[in-house]
Amino acid sequence: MKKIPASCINQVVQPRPPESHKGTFGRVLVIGGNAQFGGAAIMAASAAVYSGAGLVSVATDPVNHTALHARLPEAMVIPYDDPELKKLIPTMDVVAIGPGLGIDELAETILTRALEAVTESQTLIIDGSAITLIADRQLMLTHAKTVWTPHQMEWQRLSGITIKAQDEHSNQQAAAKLPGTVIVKSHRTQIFTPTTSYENPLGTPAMATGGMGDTLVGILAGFTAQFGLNDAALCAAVYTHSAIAEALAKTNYVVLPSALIQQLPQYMQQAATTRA
Ligand SMILES: NC(=O)C1=CN([C@@H]2O[C@H](COP(=O)(O)OP(=O)(O)OC[C@H]3O[C@@H](n4cnc5c(N)ncnc54)[C@H](O)[C@@H]3O)[C@@H](O)[C@H]2O)[C@@H](O)CC1
Ligand SMILES: Nc1ncnc2c1ncn2[C@@H]1O[C@H](COP(=O)(O)OP(=O)(O)O)[C@@H](O)[C@H]1O
Ligand SMILES: [Mg+2]
Repeated sequence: MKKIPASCINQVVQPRPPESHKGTFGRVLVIGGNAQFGGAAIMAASAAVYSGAGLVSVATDPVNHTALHARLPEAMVIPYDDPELKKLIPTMDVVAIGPGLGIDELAETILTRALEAVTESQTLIIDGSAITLIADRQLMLTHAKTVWTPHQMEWQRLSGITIKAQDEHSNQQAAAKLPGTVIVKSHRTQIFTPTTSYENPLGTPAMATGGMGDTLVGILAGFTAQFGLNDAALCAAVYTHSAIAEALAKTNYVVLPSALIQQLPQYMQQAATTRA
């Protein structure tokens, strides 16, 4: 398995073209955040905005609207059970579903609606509760441009491979049965694209705190919205997440997702203006 090279950041994150506007940098929709887990959707959306997505919308429980607007005025918001969501989805470049969505009946209805509405050209990121729902309810998904982001327990639910038995070979075989790319998150995250696999050489136990995966979802959404769905952009997103965390962990016992998100614009500007 190849290690993600540090140079992938400079390769992917380039200076922005002068003749550009917010539409140039992609539209992202985050679907998630029930009454209990609103923070997950807020962290994912924040990471998408701070990693440079041009326009970010959030479909969430209405109880989260005020908090989202207060924390992230850059984002637009729609109730996640609004039937209009079906019309909004096809206008997006990237749809990320699952952070804090929950696994009740309403969550399943929202997920099913979203899977029906997503169009072939869109990148679909499936995380958190959406993975658990797909595994538990045995929902079918054939969307080729899917990025799955399970942690090891979610991967156990989805693949049937116990955490103990999750090695490169068995993960690779199970990932090949799913459409798109699978990012199996652990202390050393592995990425299985349809053609290749990569290991993240970075990461620190200071990242072991709630919301860190929601943050990765937002970075993946922001990167694929701007740089396309390709191996380099996915590797760069995973690497950036851990590289910022490692830098912060030099002086912080635990790295808060919100602190990591704050560092994204600066880290990306440095990547865009220095040579590998
Ligand atoms: N502030 C918030 O609103 C937060 C909401 N969250 C949401 O809560 C929902 C449930 O997700 P959870 O992941 O908490 O619950 P899960 O039940 O899916 O998984 C957590 C369990 O898996 C175990 N586990 C084993 N290996 C692991 C690994 N490598 N990484 C992570 N966990 C591992 C943990 O010890 C824990 O017992 C998701 O929708 C998620 O997005 C979480 O992201 C936490 C923060
Ligand atoms: N000990 C660790 N070393 C390196 N990375 C870690 C460690 N613990 C957690 N992470 C990273 O933090 C993220 C946690 O994701 P996840 O468990 O989905 O969090 P949440 O759902 O709470 O947002 C993953 O990207 C994982 O690789
Ligand atoms: Mg998670």
